[in-house]
Amino acid sequence: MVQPGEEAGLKEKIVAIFVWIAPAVTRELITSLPNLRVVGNCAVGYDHVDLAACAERGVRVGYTPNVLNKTTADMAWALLLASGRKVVEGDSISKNPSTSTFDSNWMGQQVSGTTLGIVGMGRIGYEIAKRAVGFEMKVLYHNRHRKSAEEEERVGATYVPTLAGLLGESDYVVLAAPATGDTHHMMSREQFAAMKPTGVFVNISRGTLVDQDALAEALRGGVISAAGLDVTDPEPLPRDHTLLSLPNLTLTPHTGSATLPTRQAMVQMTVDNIKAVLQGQPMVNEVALPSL
Ligand SMILES: O=C(O)C(=O)CO
Repeated sequence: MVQPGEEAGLKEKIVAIFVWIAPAVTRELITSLPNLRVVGNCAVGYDHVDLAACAERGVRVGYTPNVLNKTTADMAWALLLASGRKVVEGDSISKNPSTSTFDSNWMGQQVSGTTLGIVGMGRIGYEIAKRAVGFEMKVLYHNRHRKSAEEEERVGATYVPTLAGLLGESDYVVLAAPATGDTHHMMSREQFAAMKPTGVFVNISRGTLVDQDALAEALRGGVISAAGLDVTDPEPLPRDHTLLSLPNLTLTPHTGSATLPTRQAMVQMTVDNIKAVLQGQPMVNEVALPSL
């Protein structure tokens, strides 16, 4: 806590930053802190950290992979089930006694025995696939790199070399790819049009992967049946954003990793990463910075 009168010289004193998924750690911020040595990013995604600026200044960046895989995969499933089976709409009906529960409008999509398409089969994507086994789903995945035959077999996942191929075959499409220049707006009009009209779209990655105008059009026009988003661009969405008026959209406020044990593990790992740098030790999990 900065006390009145302490601001002078404060920037020179800062050697470490602890940051969540926001605010952005910009070049301007990094440049303004002459003695900064480490950014402790308390998240697995680090698209909000200017890595080039960190590399240029010799500032190291820590992050928190693995400890949130299962919790975030659980959230993907929460959104998949809520969107597919109209849980949030059902909640409103249940609280409005004038509406019949047997109205056919409230029928959702089949989950068990259908096909799940996972876009981005990293650590979180793999946990999402594991959970599909109990639902007897066929699992397809699209990823930069194909998994080993053993890894595929363990979760019964089939690699699909093209995104379009996966979209057309899947009843549920879950986005779990990282935010990079290559994945920006990877889901746009053409991709939603490639999905089944009964298809359900879920995003637990970053909002920037989705063209939100295209998603709103797809949801409004029946191009797909429903969507569940844990992430948007920006977060939160402005109150008048068109997505907020759509009944077939379920939204959560970027709470994919938000359970006490997981958040405690993330905070501990971030503190350990920061301490390691300040003590001249290797970090527990360090982001590889771009070469200069
Ligand atoms: O760790 C991340 O990248 C998150 O999005 C936190 O849920």
